[in-house]
Amino acid sequence: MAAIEVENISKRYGTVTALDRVDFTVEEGEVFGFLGPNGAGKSTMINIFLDFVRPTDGHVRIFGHDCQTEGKQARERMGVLPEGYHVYERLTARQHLEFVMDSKGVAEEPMELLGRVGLRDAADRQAGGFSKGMAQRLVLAMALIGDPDLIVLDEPTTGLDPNGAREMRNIILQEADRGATVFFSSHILEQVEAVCDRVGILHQGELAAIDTIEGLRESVGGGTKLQIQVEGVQNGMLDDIETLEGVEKAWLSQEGTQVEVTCSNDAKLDVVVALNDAGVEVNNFRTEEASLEDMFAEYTGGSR
Ligand SMILES: Nc1ncnc2c1ncn2[C@@H]1O[C@H](COP(=O)(O)OP(=O)(O)OP(=O)(O)O)[C@@H](O)[C@H]1O
Repeated sequence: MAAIEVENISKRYGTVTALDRVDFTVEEGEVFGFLGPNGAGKSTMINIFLDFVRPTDGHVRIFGHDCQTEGKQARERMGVLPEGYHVYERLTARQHLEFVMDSKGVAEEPMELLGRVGLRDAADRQAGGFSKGMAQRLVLAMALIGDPDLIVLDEPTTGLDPNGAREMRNIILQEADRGATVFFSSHILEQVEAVCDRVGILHQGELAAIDTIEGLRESVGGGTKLQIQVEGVQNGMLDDIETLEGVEKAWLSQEGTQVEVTCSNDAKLDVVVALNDAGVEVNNFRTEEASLEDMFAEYTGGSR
């Protein structure tokens, strides 16, 4: 069963269209990145998952439960780090976790969870004195309680230092390893690239693209560029290279000592093998990926 089915969702606030007929599915066990610049509509979508916001049109189902008509059942399957999270000033970190465990009816070891989010030393401090990053770590620990089938994280690395961002990535991967589906929004490309199986790019409320990172790269300007140091390239050989599946263009540079090829990722090895079979001596080769920054700019009209 799909973890998330978004079906033709639109949300209008007066004259502002926050989401415009957005349609996608996230399969069980996927790590899905929801990427888009400020104001693209990411939080609106997550708020619809939680039934904090009602869509103008369309449906979202979480493990088959409609988020609006069966909100309770849908929310029971989710652990969420929302955008507008808050902590209780008087309660300690440990008490926050105990409170959630009680209400979910699960018993876990608070110190283990606090250790996972890097808050072990602050377990018995009141959350009122926490920095923004500490509060965020605490809310993340609360989201992980009960091993939810779906973890939803709204901009999870905002407010975290580089260590915190790395820990967050590890937590996402650990959750995926135990079989959870992870859906997280971000405007930070590196974060998304490091952990996601698939990415949806939202731009001005519309889903501009949805694919693997590799697939997105390939759909913008040539994907991979191969640079191969060679000896003995004959006229005509490059025409043959261009006939290989997945190859866009091949040309010589560096006074005939380097072959450059734009091609799909899958075709890289075929190119090197074909040159070798043609009697060309391949001394070295390296690949250059289409940059993610370029990709993001292409889909979002340059806005970041
Ligand atoms: N309650 C509301 N009333 C009116 N407009 C709203 C409301 N909530 C969101 N919007 C508008 O909907 C659009 C999408 O906002 P949303 O917060 O979903 O974007 P986002 O992608 O999460 O942005 P950010 O990365 O800045 O958090 C924006 O134009 C925003 O101004």
